[in-house]
Amino acid sequence: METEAAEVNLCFTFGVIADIQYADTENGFNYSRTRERYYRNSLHLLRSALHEWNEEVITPRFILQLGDIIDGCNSQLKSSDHALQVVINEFAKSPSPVHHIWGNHEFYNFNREQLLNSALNSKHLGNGKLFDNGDSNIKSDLDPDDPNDPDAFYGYHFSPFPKFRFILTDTYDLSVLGRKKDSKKYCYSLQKLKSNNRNENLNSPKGLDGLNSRFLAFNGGFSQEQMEWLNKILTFSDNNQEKVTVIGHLPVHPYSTDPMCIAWNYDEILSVLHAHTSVVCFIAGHDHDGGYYLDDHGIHHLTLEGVIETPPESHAFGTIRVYEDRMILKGRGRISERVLHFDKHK
Ligand SMILES: Nc1ncnc2c1ncn2[C@@H]1O[C@H](COP(=O)(O)OP(=O)(O)O)[C@@H](O)[C@H]1O
Repeated sequence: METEAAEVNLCFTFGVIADIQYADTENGFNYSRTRERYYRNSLHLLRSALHEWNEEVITPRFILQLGDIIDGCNSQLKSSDHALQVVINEFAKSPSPVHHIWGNHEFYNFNREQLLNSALNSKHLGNGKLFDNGDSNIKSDLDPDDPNDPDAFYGYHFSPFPKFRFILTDTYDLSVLGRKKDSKKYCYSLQKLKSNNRNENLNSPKGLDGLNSRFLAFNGGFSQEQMEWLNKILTFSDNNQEKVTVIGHLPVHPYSTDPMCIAWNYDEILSVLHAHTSVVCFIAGHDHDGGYYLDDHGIHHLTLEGVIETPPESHAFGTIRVYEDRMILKGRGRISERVLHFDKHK
């Protein structure tokens, strides 16, 4: 009975999956050799996640793919295009549209121009074109994608249900990955990284303590212009009394992840999120061990466990059921079940 009553107030559901890192190669390990990586099996886990989403009584309205869809080793194997096609062919069986985030492994395989011209560019699903509910008035002046701007970032937003909005952000907007070496953002990012990390290998956290160990080449951050863009959308959402979930590959709260996985300017983006009553959740990937923290502004920081380090007999995906006053994460396998209550003042 309780379940039936809960269904009555259900607004919609959506699927989440992170760090698939598929490659047609033997199993390997993470850098410190503490965790096995199941490169081939990640495709099987994706397949069974899609199967389960297809079987659900309430079809998820959309799927969020949190980034690192194929592993960087595909670049050395010269199989980047093929591996991407294999994974995209699986996603073609999705019961609903798939929103793609870009992570560090995307940039090991492709440059930004290639990504914009690939199936990993899901911008056409955003900014009022498919799901929005008549509020496309925030579309044109906020669009970040000037095709002539080499420093443009990848980001968009959509509203799958009245009073709910999802914003996809680019956590590698400031990065030494993916940016052209003569671009302003690359030069700024390299300087930022080198001034905080004195190691020759900029992926090494040697000598960096605590949160300073985030200054690694495989991380990145948000430009001022992206934060302004986000600020404008969130202002619209505040005024429209929406509940907003922000999504990025890198986590942004220190208590929701290992410090080696957090965005460089997490403090700046947190200030933006905290300035808006509409933000209820931030969903990230990148840290394959996952994490969770409810911050003092009532924002749930959810870091999803990665498929790549999930043993074949387990799973790493979830379905999030959205109600007016909460979201319930139905995690499978390594992802736990969680109830994310919305702060009453939101
Ligand atoms: N502690 C470390 N010291 C030096 N290089 C590292 C370290 N951890 C990771 N790397 C390197 O950084 C890159 C990204 O690491 P990887 O573990 O593949 O990222 P992800 O966690 O996103 O899968 C790889 O080239 C890896 O060898």
